[in-house]
Amino acid sequence: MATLGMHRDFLLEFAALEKPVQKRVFEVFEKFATATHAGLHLEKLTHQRDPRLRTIRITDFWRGVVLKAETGSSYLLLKVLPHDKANHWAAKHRASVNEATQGIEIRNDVALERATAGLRALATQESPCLFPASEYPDKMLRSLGVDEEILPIIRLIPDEDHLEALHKVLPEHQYDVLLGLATGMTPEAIDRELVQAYARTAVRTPAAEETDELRAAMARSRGRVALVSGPVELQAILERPFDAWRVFLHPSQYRVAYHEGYTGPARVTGGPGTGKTVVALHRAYHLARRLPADAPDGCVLLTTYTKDLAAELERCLALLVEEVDVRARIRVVNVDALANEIVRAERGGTPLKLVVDQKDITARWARIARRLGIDFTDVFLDQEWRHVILAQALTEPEEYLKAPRTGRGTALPPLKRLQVWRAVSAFEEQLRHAGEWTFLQVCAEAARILDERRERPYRHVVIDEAQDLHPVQWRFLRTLVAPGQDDLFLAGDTYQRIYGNRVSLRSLGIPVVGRSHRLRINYRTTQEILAWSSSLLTGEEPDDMDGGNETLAGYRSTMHGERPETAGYATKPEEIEALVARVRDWIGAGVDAEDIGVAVRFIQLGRDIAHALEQAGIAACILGTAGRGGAGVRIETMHRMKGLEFRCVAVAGINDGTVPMKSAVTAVTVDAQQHQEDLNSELSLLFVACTRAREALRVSWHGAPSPFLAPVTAPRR
Ligand SMILES: Nc1ncnc2c1ncn2[C@@H]1O[C@H](COP(=O)(O)OP(=O)(O)OP(=O)(O)O)[C@@H](O)[C@H]1O
Repeated sequence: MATLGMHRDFLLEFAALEKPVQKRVFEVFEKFATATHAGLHLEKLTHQRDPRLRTIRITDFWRGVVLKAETGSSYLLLKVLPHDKANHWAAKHRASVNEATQGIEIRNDVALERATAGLRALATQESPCLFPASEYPDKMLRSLGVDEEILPIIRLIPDEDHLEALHKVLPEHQYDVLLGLATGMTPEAIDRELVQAYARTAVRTPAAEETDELRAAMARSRGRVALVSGPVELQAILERPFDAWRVFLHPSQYRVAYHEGYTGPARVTGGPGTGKTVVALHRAYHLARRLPADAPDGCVLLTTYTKDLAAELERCLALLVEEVDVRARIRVVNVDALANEIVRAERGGTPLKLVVDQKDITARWARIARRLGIDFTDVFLDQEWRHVILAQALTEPEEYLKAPRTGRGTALPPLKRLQVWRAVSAFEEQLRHAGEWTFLQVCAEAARILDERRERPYRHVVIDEAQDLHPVQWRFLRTLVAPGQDDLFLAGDTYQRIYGNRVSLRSLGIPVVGRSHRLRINYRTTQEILAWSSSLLTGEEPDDMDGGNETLAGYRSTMHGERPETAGYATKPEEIEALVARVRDWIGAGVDAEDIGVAVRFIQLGRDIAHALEQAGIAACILGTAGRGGAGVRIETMHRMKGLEFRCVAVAGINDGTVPMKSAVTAVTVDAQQHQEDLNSELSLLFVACTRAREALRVSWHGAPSPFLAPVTAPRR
């Protein structure tokens, strides 16, 4: 039986082909998978670096490039290109097996020779060297998989820009290693995440097939090569070429998602677009698939912060999980909705009266403070209630008097605390009297109910966007599953915390130390957008929800593109007019309107932009109102951008006075620490919006720019 491997690049090129050509590709390669390859016409080239690289006719115009094993019957689909380009590509490239990972590597021999000659010509005795032998000895580099041929070249690289220029020229793994070192990863971290990860995630091959060198190397190339078992699987992959995440998990993602069993709560962290959600989806799938056949439906919970995010998880899960019985075992619902369901059921099904409007809540606090004649602001009281009293589940004034107030900036002597307690009692009493609830109270009640019943309704709980959850929600999640192996799995990034909920997981009975993994490769955004957006955060030091500090070191993207555009205008109409012109350019360049996102801090600006786009004959929809499936350019508030991504993103109205939004930031006189926290949340919000862009990002303002833009608008020296 022949083995067919598909390289990730092949799938990406396939995605861009027209439908009839795609159909031909399937017809041609379907035969590979069904073993009788004798009838396939693989063409050899006359002058080529690697005689194992062949081309295959797809149509008159298109050719596939295939690596054919010298022994055994394995094939690797590498490229699909126009005829001449395919020949050129096949002539210049060479495949080899990496010494460290034992995985397959493809290198452009001709370009490597040219680049080496160029670097040699540049180098002088005094030239700087990014990888001096004194710091990066040959032995260390070899152990990470840098080979003899590449070692002399890298001693010639003067700086990161030159390294990046070699991105498509160096073998992929070796480039990853060098970039990791250049961006501050330690050799040990690289060994763990880039070398050992491959070994641990290799697809096991039957011993007999180990004699087939290519097959064995393909099996050790997870994340770059997918092994295809037959035509049905081939079709399943080719049907959804844009969803490469279903098939090509990077080893660092795979080893986390398909880990055999964590002894307790586990966590995956990483910057934006590193595939945390993808890992959460695969983990849920893995856990559900592993359950015994008689496991009840819905016993694996996949949950997240908002309803919109849950809907997106549901959509992706449908793409990933084909087995009906496995899919049935996974329930997807957001945390608040689940808590609501439990409390409602307990109360005989009567819907709960929810108080959801923050303005309404603040007004209630203001009235209570006035009535009691106490000198606290409405915002202070509300925050004290949520961040201290609910967060620590304090039910008696004595507890509150002794409670730590970590994260709060104003000291509160006992007398003042008692005043706060009186206000809180009055606030809660008012709600109780009116039969009303806030979301957090519903979660607290749901946790109480489950605790009392000693019922643990789920076998495994997988949580996405973990950074935004409040301690009350964590306590509720903790009650959903019995502590033990694979109880909770969390995915989140503290740099994207937009709801200001700080937690210490350990204190909530969710210790993840020793079971926490960080992802570093960004699959969504170009390196230019990632670096630009990260520079907005300079100076900010988010916590890692577990006492340590997160770091952006080593985050990088595999893609390159234009530097983000910034543009300031005197007035709002001018800003909108220029934005409409840019959207028109994007559409003119072939981007679908639905692949363009516009993020705003206030929806009113979004409405104005939608109106202007429509006036210009460009369809637009405001997602919050139209649902996520509406047609045209997608416009949304920055909060609702979380979980979405677009080819092109315009972030508009980033003016001084609007971002950060005054009303969302506690006055420094009320609480200095809370003030800083709120500023961090607002900055994270801007970061989240910017990192939704896959290829192009444009950030604009009218009047003075937001102070958050200072790192990117300051005149360059
Ligand atoms: N191994 C992979 N191969 C191809 N694409 C991938 C891979 N992993 C993730 N992606 C893609 O990268 C994008 C970002 O993934 P995902 O949303 O899971 O990242 P995230 O870390 O949760 O992002 P964020 O924190 O910014 O919301 C998605 O388009 C996803 O399909």
